[in-house]
Order: sequence, then C-alpha cells, then structure tokens
Amino acid sequence: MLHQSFKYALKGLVAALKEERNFKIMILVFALVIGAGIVFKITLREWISLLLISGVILVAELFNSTIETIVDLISPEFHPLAQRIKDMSAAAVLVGSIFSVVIGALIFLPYLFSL
Ligand SMILES: Nc1ncnc2c1ncn2[C@@H]1O[C@H](COP(=O)(O)OP(=O)(O)OP(=O)(O)O)[C@@H](O)[C@H]1O
Repeated sequence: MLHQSFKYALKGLVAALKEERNFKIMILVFALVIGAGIVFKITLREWISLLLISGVILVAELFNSTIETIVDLISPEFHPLAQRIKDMSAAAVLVGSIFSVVIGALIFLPYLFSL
C-alpha cells in the first residue's frame, strides 16, 4: 500500500522532470545552490534555511503545475476564472521565488564579499 503510493508519487515526479520546463530549471538552480553551499562551507543553520526555502519553492512549483493541468482539463477554452486561478497559482511561485532570492543573497553575499 505504502509502496504503491510511493511508486505513484515517483511517477509524478518523473513526469514533472520530463514535461515541466520551469520545474527542470528550478532543479538546476537548486543543484547550483547546493554546489555553492558546499564550496563556501556554509553553516548548519544556513543549510537549514537554504533547504527549507528550496523545498518550499519546489513544492510550490509542483502544485502550480498540478493546478495548471487541472485547469487545462476542466477549462480548455478561455475563461476569466481559469485565468485568475492560473495567475494566482503562478503568483504563489513568484512570491516564494522573491523570498528565495532574498534568503540566497543574505546567505551567499557575505561569503562572496569576503573572497
Ligand atoms: N483556459 C484559460 N482561460 C483563461 N486564461 C488562460 C487559460 N489558460 C491560460 N490562461 C492564461 O495564460 C497564462 C499562461 O498559461 P499557461 O497554461 O501557458 O501557463 P504558464 O504560466 O505559461 O506555465 P507553463 O510555462 O508551465 O506552461 C495564465 O497565467 C493565464 O493568464
């Protein structure tokens, strides 16, 4: 049962990695940020902040893709409510991204300035 649920979740993750361009870009940025964290030897607390905000962004993007897919399924034609749903869902990712840029800057800028 648990094994089956995990299998379906993994299938969803593979689908997102294959078909969702924005999710792929985010995974790439995440890998770069992890690399920077290793290079600069950031502290445990900085790792926790970085992983927390990265998790939030990746989850938000997965939900955004899910919502877009639902809208495409139930409202393939133009509809103002479909538009609002997609725009608000995209806004959630935008808000998270702004926070992640600020957190990333707060963590990495001091390391860059001390080079
Ligand atoms: N059925 C629809 N009715 C009204 N507006 C829509 C509809 N589908 C898309 N839109 C508008 O077009 C925008 C872009 O939609 P789209 O589905 O292409 O998502 P996207 O943000 O480009 O994401 P992705 O790049 O992952 O496909 C939406 O934010 C919305 O404003």
